[in-house]
Amino acid sequence: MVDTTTTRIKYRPATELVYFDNSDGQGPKDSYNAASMPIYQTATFKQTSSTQMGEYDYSRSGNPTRSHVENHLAKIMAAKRAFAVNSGMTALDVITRMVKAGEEVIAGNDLYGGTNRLLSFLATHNNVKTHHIDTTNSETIIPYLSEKTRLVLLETPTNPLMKIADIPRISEIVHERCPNALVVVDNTMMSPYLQKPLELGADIVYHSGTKYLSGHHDLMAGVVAVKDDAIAEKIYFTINATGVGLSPFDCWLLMRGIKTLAVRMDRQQASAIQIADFLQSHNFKVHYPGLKTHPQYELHAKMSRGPGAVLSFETGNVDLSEKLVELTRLWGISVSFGCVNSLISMPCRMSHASIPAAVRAERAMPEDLIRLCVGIEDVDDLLEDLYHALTASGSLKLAN
Ligand SMILES: Cc1ncc(COP(=O)(O)O)c(C=O)c1O
Ligand SMILES: N[C@@H](CCSC[C@H](N)C(=O)O)C(=O)O
Repeated sequence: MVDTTTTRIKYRPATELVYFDNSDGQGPKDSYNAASMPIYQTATFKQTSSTQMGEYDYSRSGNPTRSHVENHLAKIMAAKRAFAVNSGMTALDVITRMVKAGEEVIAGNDLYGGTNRLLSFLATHNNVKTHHIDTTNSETIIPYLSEKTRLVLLETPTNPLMKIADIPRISEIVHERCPNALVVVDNTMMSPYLQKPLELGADIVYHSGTKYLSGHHDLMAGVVAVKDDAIAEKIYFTINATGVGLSPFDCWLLMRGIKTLAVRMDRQQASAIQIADFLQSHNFKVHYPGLKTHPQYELHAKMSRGPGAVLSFETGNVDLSEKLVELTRLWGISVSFGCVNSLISMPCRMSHASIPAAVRAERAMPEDLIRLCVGIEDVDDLLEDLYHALTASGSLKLAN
């Protein structure tokens, strides 16, 4: 396959993730031609004079290991530029610093608890109001758009109810009515392997690199990717000014994780599909865009290459859910997702506990919800362990 816009050969997604060299002239070159970009563990760089500096002067401002992973991220995210920062929340923080007091944000009403917390903080401390709306219906956004709107923030699929937003349609509506507003997509659930929001109309994409990109729960990282130079300059300014760029060692770990993203995600997703089918066959209410019964199955399939490896389900009873979670052995009780190990959690008590209970109730977030993040273990072991916990907790009887 040849990309006619550049001379670079465009490979298929799994190849793009693992293939990188500097033969196209992009990015820093290691002088020894190391097969893996070394960790440039240095804070500062020598200059030949006070007025002449090389490509780098200080690692807060730039570092070859960071440039290497950022160039690779830009390629796999279909971005003009990408930036590696020290967590997913930092990525969002850097983006929201473009919003001035008095301007507004529009975001979903089902979204990661930490995102909700940061947006609430902006409202209290910076006079930046967020309207939380149902992003599953694109037209819902129209009455909230105004000359004050600066960011429209979408999670799709959402964490934890796996709801889908129509990125192309919402981007079209926003760009038509509010030329100053930017559509921002949190693509953490999907990873760039499954979905590329910049190709679908979004202006900015961010990720918690702590999840699928790194894949092993051994680092915290965040990524911001953009397709416009002026926005890239603003993002870079904030990262340098506040000193939140990812450290060289973490950049190296992130790069190492990205190389195996396709194989991990293919395996995790295939198992997640089986597990979602299993739970649905036992009459649980399952939230997963890989099920044909998901109300936005087709929309999600149009925008992405797959449903991913996170799903949630309801038992109908909080105490039962609690028992079930504790009775699993192979599924670790942890927040986070995207790791090679399978995890189980109760979002209302864990990842989304920072959203006040009254707000969770208002947004119809089921307190008994269990979230499963499927890893790379043998799916039969995962199913057996789940079956054991379902039976021992009495949940299976209830659902049947
Ligand atoms: C969807 C989503 N976005 C962003 C974040 C924030 O990422 P991090 O924990 O790397 O700050 C998380 C989880 O923490 C998340 O689930
Ligand atoms: N105590 C943490 C919880 C992190 S949740 C991590 C992840 N996004 C998930 O959805 O599991 C906090 O309050 O931020």
